[in-house]
Amino acid sequence: MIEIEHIWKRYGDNVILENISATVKEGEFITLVGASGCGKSTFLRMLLGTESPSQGEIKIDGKPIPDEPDAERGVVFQQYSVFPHLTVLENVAIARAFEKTRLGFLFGAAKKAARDEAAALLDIVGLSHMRDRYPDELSGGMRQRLAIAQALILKPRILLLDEPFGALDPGIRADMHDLVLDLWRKHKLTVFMVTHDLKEGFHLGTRLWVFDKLRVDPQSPNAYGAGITYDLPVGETGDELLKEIDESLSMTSTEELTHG
Ligand SMILES: Nc1ncnc2c1ncn2[C@@H]1O[C@H](COP(=O)(O)OP(=O)(O)OP(=O)(O)O)[C@@H](O)[C@H]1O
Repeated sequence: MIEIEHIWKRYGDNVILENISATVKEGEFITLVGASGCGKSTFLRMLLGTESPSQGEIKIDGKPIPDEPDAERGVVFQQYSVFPHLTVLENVAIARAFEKTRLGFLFGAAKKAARDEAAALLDIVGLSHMRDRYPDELSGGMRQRLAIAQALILKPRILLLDEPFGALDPGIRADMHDLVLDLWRKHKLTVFMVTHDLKEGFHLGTRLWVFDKLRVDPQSPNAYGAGITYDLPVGETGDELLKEIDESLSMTSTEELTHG
């Protein structure tokens, strides 16, 4: 259970998020949509622990979230880092090595176990045939599969996905949707996924959050932050409301509010 209690995020005078509260049960699949720059990635970084709220608190199972990432929370960004001189298999296994030693070296039985685990994960994400290749030999879809395998080797309970499929072609995206849904069900993950695509949000999530500013001061565009303006159970929301949200998302870009 994740409890988000009145969190605010400010950078200097710039209020990014204001007074967000929500409760998320284990196994929910939350998709987050909102105008560019409204703070969705910042929100994910607070769940990951690389950023802390300016005010308020996030708790997991009643305990404050640790202020650095740990194995409980895995993350997949659209842009992510790999070691170019390591093979695909080694890039997955090394995540386990970093967890164990902080230096990234494993020896003997531990090394073999990490490689076996990595191989099994590559099989699950459909990348076995590329295990001995190098990251720059992978297509965009394959890179995202690698990123997912890297996140999963630490067996996270919570998976954070920040627009992981934004750059992929529609056919490959559909394959990735199937993969993520499959992993979510099999591993009983709690997922938070940012997307620009409302349809994708509704297809994948069990619950959709729309981030937007509740109030706007044209004289002082940074004075107010975004909140969760809609919290919708998927499957129980009519097409009319979806159309309305889609229109409001394209209209209320924070860029326009700030510069327009
Ligand atoms: N470390 C930082 N210092 C100062 N401002 C920041 C920092 N990180 C993010 N911001 C600002 O916070 C705002 C929200 O950024 P964020 O990346 O969370 O938005 P987003 O909704 O994920 O956008 P997008 O959909 O374009 O990825 C932006 O105006 C950004 O410039």
